Amino acid sequence: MTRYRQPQWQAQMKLQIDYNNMMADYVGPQEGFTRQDIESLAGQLQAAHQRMLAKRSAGEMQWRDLPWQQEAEVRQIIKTAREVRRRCENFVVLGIGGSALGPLAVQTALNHLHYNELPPDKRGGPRFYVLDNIDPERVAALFDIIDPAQTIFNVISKSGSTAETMAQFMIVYQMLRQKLGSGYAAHIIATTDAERGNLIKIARAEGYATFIIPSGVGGRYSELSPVGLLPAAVCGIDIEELLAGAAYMDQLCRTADVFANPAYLLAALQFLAMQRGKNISVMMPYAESLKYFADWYAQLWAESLGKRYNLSGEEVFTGQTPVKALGATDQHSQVQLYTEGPFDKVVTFLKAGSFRAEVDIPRVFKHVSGLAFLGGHTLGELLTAEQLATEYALMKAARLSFTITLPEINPFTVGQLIQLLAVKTAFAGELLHINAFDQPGVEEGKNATYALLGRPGYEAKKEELAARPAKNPAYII
Ligand SMILES: O=P(O)(O)OC[C@H]1O[C@H](O)[C@H](O)[C@@H](O)[C@@H]1O
Repeated sequence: MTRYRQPQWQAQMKLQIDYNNMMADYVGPQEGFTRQDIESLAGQLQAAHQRMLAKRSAGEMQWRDLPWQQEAEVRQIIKTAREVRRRCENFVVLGIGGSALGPLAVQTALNHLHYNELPPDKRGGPRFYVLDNIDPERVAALFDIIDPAQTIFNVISKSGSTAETMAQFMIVYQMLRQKLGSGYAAHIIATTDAERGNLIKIARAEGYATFIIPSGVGGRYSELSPVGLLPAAVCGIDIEELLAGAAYMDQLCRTADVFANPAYLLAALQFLAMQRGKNISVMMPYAESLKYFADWYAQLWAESLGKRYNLSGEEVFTGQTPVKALGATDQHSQVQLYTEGPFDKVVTFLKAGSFRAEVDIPRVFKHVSGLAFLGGHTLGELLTAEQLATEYALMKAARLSFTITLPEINPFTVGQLIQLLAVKTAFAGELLHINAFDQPGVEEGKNATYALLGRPGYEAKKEELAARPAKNPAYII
């Protein structure tokens, strides 16, 4: 019986959402909201809730059901992961955006922060790398330190055609064939759509081990699909607890009552804040292990809500700019702006209720008044105090913030965080009346890239690029 099946433990592990610093009677009437402000959205909230239910029953939000819908897949993932852990020294994800940020965030949250540097017997599994860019120095640097014969590459692409990921794959494919000969296919695992794109066709023809991303699961909502579950399992993470946490949170996010639904409440307050010109959303984890959740959330929030047109075809230019920050580090780089700059931000703190390691601050330099007060405390106490102090400084400056507390950082609470932020984002999209699941704004850049590289069929785009205004050298110093 694992911990997550015990209701009392689940309740103890429930994420806590503190939204005092969004409310007028705490952060002040100038910037804060009232319960009435939230209640004034009742009609919109109910309509958005109904649309969420309709989308879910129409199978347009399969990502919400991932915690429940994958018994056979999870068993296969665990089986494959067990074999991968036995067979290889390195596990490399080739992917970008939603095909990379989730695996990176979960690995960083739930494994040792120097996991790759641990001795094999302590690491328990292969070294883990996520190659989510095509910078030649970075790719070459990785190949300098891994032995292909001891490496398994998990090429992940929802579309099966993303240029960056497929370019990496072509390089790996050739390298493995040259170095390993006929056994190369066993070093490639494909994770992709069942029909769309080139990767599934190649994987089927080549006979790679393949995992399918359900058609109704978009890239930035895919962490609880094989996209995130296989890398996590390969690195020894309990993916059943991860899914259990997501399921637990999803149940909490089913009620229409905004004051009882954590995702709806976060979305409603962000929506009200956007209406008041808060067009920046800062994600500031006060735990190094949650650092990459700021990156994962940046894509989820930016790509889902940043839309030119709403569902009625009106030009709306919606969205909030995500900013990645880290406590305590960015108290020393960004908090000055947050307390004295424009009133255009909402800060979301991610707080650890407890840490998996602790470091005592020794009682030395007792005669130095500016240091002696630190002695006898722990770094966890100091970091916790700094989060509270930063939250307080923002409140005193009438700046808006939420604090989401994970009682412990474990698979169950991380699973809750993933589902909470995904449902929040989808619901915010409904309130904004936009499509939170497409990304039309990335197509122009993709097409220009294809044209510049001479892809057949993009000649007109190439001519358009050639006809673009010449740069004025006077504007280059
Ligand atoms: O998983 P893939 O299909 O390779 O896509 C990887 C990423 O690139 C696309 O351009 C989208 O903007 C992202 O939403 C997606 O996560």
